[in-house]
Amino acid sequence: MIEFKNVEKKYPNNVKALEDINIQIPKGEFVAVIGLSGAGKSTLIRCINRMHDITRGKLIVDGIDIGKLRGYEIRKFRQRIGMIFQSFNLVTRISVLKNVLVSLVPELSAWRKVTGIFSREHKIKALTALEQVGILDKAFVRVDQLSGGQQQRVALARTLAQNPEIILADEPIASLDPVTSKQVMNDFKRINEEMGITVIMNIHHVEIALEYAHRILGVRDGRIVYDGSAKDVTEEVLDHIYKGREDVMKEVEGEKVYV
Ligand SMILES: Nc1ncnc2c1ncn2[C@@H]1O[C@H](COP(=O)(O)OP(=O)(O)OP(=O)(O)O)[C@@H](O)[C@H]1O
Repeated sequence: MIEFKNVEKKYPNNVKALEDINIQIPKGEFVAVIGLSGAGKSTLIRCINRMHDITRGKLIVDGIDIGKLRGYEIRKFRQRIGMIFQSFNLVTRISVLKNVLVSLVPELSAWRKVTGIFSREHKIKALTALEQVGILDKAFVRVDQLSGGQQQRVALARTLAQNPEIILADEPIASLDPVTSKQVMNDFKRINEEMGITVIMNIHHVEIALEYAHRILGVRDGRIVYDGSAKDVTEEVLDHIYKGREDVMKEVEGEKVYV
């Protein structure tokens, strides 16, 4: 369970990115965070793994007040939370398998990284994760030879290999075409349903968010203006989240995308 209690995030330049956030996210939910550019979506997600520190309130994850964690405790806590980015964050000049292995053992000594000597247990874990996202056949291919969608699946496998309880995804499909986007979203759905991993995702594609997520958080000017089931999201709700900013709406292949 993730709990935000009166959470505020003010950046050092005095921009208040989050204000009075009060939400609870039970284990196993698939949550999509939607809203205009600059609304505070990334900040909201990144506070959960302490990439950003909140400036007021409390953020409690499985009973732990994460604001109180220090140094090593933060690193240990982060191992339970996977993070997926728009830009994949892979090492493109090495193989798919090695990308997963290296992140699996971040404390690995330099010589092991260079020589590629990994334990049998780690190799099995890495290969299993690649199988879970359907790219086991690419294990020995260099990452720069893969499509964007395949690279995002490698990033997902890398996260899965760490056995996370929560996956935070910051615009994971923003640089993918519509067909590949759906494949990646299907991976997230399967991971959420079959492994019970909580997924919290920032996403600009409203229709995709409504199709895949159980719950929608609509953020506007740092506040939650909608919190409810995806199936209850109406045109009025979307207007409330995006109102006055139709100028930032684009239609891409019949789908509304807010940019
Ligand atoms: N490191 C930072 N320092 C100062 N201000 C920041 C920082 N990061 C974000 N902000 C500001 O905080 C507000 C919320 O930004 P955030 O990135 O969370 O929004 P977002 O909804 O994720 O936007 P986008 O969809 O464009 O990624 C914006 O006004 C932004 O300019």
